[in-house]
Amino acid sequence: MVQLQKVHGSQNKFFLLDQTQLQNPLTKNELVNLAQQITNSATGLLKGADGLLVISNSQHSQAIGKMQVINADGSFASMCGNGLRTVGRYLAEKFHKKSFKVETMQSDLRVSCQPDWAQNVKAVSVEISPVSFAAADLPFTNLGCSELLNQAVPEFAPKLTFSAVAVPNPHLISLVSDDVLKSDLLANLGTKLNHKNPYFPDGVNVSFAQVLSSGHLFVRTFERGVGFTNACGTGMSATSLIYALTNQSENLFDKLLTVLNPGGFVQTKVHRTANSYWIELIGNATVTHYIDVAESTLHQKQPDFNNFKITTTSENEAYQNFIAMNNN
Ligand SMILES: N[C@H](CCC[C@H](N)C(=O)O)C(=O)O
Repeated sequence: MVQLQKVHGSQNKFFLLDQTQLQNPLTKNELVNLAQQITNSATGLLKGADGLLVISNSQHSQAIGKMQVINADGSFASMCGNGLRTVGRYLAEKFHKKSFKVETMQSDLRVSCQPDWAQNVKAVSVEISPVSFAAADLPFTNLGCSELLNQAVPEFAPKLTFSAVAVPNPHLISLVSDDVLKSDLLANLGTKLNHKNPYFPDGVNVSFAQVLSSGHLFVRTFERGVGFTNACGTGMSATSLIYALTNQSENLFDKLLTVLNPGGFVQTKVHRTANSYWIELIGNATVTHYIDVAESTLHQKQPDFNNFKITTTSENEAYQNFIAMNNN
């Protein structure tokens, strides 16, 4: 038997599979197929999820494990902030460690368990990096610039300004008013830039953010490979960086920021390095279900989800209560 988990960070939901449990680890194609099937909101498991997080052994001496991120549509992503918190909690419990590094597609990232946010609400801090504004690192093209920081892009929306940053997955960000946030502009732009388009050949996560007060943001993200999610960890981290960069007078670097999202909230800290930045993302790492299944079922083209034995935890209830009490 193999045990999967259903997890969430700010209610950005994932299935988590530790491949080291398997006699025969799933191939890349089998992982893509499993991700597409299990996350389907209609025909998948437990009403689906936003993606599949795959854990395997790392060959890097300083990392205690490796995380791969597969979006609901089967596309691989180089990073997942909410997901890394849940992977960090899983590895902390597996190896009885509090702080360590996890190998991701581009770098080994620091993870450290934090004091619980409330009873049954575990919290983890993760490093979001590397950060790049270079067009080639998103990639983006046809915008008449090699970096996009707080500039008008009429082709996207007439009156807004946009920033593009890779952390290292690609993000397009605009700080907007309340009514723009409530309009269908984000859905339209997110959909357009994640289908064949002249600007983002690999697609892009699109976030609209509203500054609620100094150090307090609300961020909504249309995610590449998924669509709207309750929260996007790299999106909230990238938005915190843009907020700090475009409001230098407020000295927001190294300060604890609060970022609200439709699924709750996280905290971020934007750090400067010699020639770049990195962002600390702190938030819940919640296990909603333990799922026991025979290994052979995971290799099937059409896994029968009735063969997955579900154990529901009390953590989601604890999280919902926590958010209700702290809806600042
Ligand atoms: N959809 C993203 C990957 C998941 C990132 C998000 N769920 C997060 O928490 O950072 C992409 O294709 O780049």
